[in-house]
Amino acid sequence: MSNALLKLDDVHTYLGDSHIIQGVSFDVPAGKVVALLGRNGAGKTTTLRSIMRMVQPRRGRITFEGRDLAGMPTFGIARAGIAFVQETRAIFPSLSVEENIAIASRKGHAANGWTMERIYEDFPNLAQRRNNGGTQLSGGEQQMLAMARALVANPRIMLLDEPSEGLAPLIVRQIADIIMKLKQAGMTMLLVEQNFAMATAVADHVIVLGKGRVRWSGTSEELRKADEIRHTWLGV
Ligand SMILES: Nc1ncnc2c1ncn2[C@@H]1O[C@H](COP(=O)(O)OP(=O)(O)OP(=O)(O)O)[C@@H](O)[C@H]1O
Repeated sequence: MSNALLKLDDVHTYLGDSHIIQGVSFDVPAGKVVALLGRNGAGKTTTLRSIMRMVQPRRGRITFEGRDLAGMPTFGIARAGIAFVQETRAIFPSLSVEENIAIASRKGHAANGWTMERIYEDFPNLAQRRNNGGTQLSGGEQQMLAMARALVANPRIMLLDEPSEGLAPLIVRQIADIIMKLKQAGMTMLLVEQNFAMATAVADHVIVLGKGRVRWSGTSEELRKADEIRHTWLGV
C-alpha cells in the first residue's frame, strides 16, 4: 500500500527468552485510526515499544514514510514524527499544566500547527487548569495533558497506549471525542485499547492481536459481527 505512513513487516520481538511478538505485519495508512486490540499480555504494548525501538525487534522491518527505522534511537524516531503517549502518561508532577505543554512544544510538522492556543481550544479542561500542578489533575485530565504534550510536538502519527485505562465511562467518552476531533483534523493514530466499544467507535480499521500474532483484521463494523473472533481473542 503506497499510502502506508507506518508499516510493520514480519516483526519478531523477544523479551528475555520469551518470543512475545511472532511475525506481526500491518499498515497504518495516513489519516486513519487503526486500533490494536487484544487481551492482557497479547503483545500490544510490546508492539508499540518495538516501533519506538524501546525494545529491539530481532527480525522484520518497521518503516515510517518509507524509511527503515532499524538502528535509529528512540529520540530520533520521536523527532522523525512518531509520538508515543504511554500508559504511564509521563507528566512532570512539579510543573504546571502550561509548563508541561510548553516544554514538549516543537515546530515539528508545522503544517499540523498545534500550538498552545489551539490545545486550549480543543481541551477546555486543560485551559481551566493551566496553572495547576501535574499532580492536581484527575486521571482524565492527566490523559488529556499527555495527549496535548504529544500534539504540540507536531507529530505525523500518534501511538496511544490504552488512553481509556482507569477512567470513568463519561471521561472515556470525552477521550473518544478528542480522538475523533484529531482524526477530523487529519491526525494518523495507532490506538492500543482494552475498551472494545471505545476503540471500535473511533477506529477505521482494527487489528486483533493474540499471543503475539495478528489473528484477524478488518473494519470495526466487521468485527462487531465476527462473534467467534471476539469471543476467542478478545473475550467480549
Ligand atoms: N521482561 C519480560 N520478560 C519476559 N516476558 C515479559 C517481560 N515483560 C513482559 N513480558 C510478557 O510479555 C507479554 C506481552 O506483554 P505486553 O505488555 O506487550 O502485552 P499487552 O498486550 O500490551 O498487555 P497489557 O494490556 O497487559 O499491557 C506478556 O505476557 C508479559 O507477561
